[in-house]
Amino acid sequence: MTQEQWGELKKELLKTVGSHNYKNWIEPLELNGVSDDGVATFSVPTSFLGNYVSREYGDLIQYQIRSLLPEIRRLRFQVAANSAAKPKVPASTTSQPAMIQNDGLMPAAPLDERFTFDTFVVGKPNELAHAAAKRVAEGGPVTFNPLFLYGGVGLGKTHLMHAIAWELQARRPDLNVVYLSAEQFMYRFVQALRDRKMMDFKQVFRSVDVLMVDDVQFIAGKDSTQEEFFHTFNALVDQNKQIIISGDRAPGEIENLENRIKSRLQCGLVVDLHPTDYELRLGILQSKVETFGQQYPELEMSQGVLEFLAHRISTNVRVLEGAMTRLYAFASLVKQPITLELTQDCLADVLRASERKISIEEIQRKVSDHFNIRLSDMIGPKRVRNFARPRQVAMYLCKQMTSRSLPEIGRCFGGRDHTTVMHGVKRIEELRAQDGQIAEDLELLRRTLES
Ligand SMILES: Nc1ncnc2c1ncn2[C@@H]1O[C@H](COP(=O)(O)OP(=O)(O)OP(=O)(O)O)[C@@H](O)[C@H]1O
Repeated sequence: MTQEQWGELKKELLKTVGSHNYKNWIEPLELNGVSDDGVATFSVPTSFLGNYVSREYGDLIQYQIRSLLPEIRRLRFQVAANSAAKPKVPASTTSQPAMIQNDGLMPAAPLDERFTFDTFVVGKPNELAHAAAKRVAEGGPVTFNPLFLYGGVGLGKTHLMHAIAWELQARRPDLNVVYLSAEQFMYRFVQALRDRKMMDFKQVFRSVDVLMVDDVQFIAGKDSTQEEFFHTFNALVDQNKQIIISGDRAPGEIENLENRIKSRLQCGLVVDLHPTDYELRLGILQSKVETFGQQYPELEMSQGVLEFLAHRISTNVRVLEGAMTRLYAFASLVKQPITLELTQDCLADVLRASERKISIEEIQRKVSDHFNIRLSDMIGPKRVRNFARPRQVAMYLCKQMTSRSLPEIGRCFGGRDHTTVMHGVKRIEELRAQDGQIAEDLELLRRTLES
């Protein structure tokens, strides 16, 4: 393959994956050459990028290349020897080999080493899904088939599926466990059709013991892929082989999915991952601190910042993780401790995007009710402790739960200076650690405000 041909293929890939994905994942690939035995090698700046591209786009790239150059049978992503300024990524993501091969005949996609049961934090919103996944991962007799996991973006479906696969591989190495995305299933199917290898395809998929297909909604509307999926599914269920499927919604709600497939998917156990709650987000953040702590031993993370993030970023876990990665990298680059101020600066856009609509007035009202004082006394000039403490609590909550600046908060508290607000926030942070009553008051208020 010449550089010109690769240039042309990249243009095709741009159309397929969109400019954002293209810029992040395809553009950094540099064609090194093609060996006599049909292996195309690409340089990648980091093993993380290589792993990701292989997993998410390997099939697509191979598919495009082979439409032009059928002699190319495999792709290889190799970390460039002189790759400078590698971005830091959590240690565990780099523990995969630097060279990844994508063999067209292998049905399984690689598993992410980070996605295990040990690293999956369990809370109310995901406990049922976790319990079901654990049960299937024991590899005992098949009780519910299929297990269908569904939930919104970034809530841990893929993580749980990989965790099942890892655990099954460890407990039952005799089983042939295959995990792949529905998109990969489709590419493999299309490839088999084109290469006239449908019999091989059927044989490979019917010989697995546990089949896991992620993001099944992808095959909705793709008629022949659905048809083949249906046959594969039936053949495995008939042999009493375990199937685990994930989707972004319940089977009955996936549009353009054939009714017969919907009803098959509903036959087993259907469990959903609910949106995260505050406690789960905090738990996930705390577990991430351990990982990041190994990578950035010089940086300390305070409970206050974690709580702030858990309050303010409620979209999904992926966004939460991205925020942590950015925060650590930023603090390490500017060589500053991770404070609330730094967090707000560094993550301003993320925070704005997931802004909750809690107003300063609402907080003031709730706090004055809670402490049984008049709103006017809390905002007014009186400095007696009965009013000063609730005022500081309210200032603290305003800082934690809104994106308003210290001067703005000060103005809403009878025109106080921003240094007064800063002092109040600090004081409550200290008291929170020493005084159980204050900690309890804060927790109660936060819950009431969030409900
Ligand atoms: N309960 C959890 N504990 C620890 N990490 C989690 C948890 N839930 C999600 N994550 C992390 O959040 C990120 C996104 O999760 P994952 O990729 O599994 O989401 P998903 O539900 O498959 O999303 P999508 O619909 O986009 O495919 C992953 O890095 C995963 O490890």
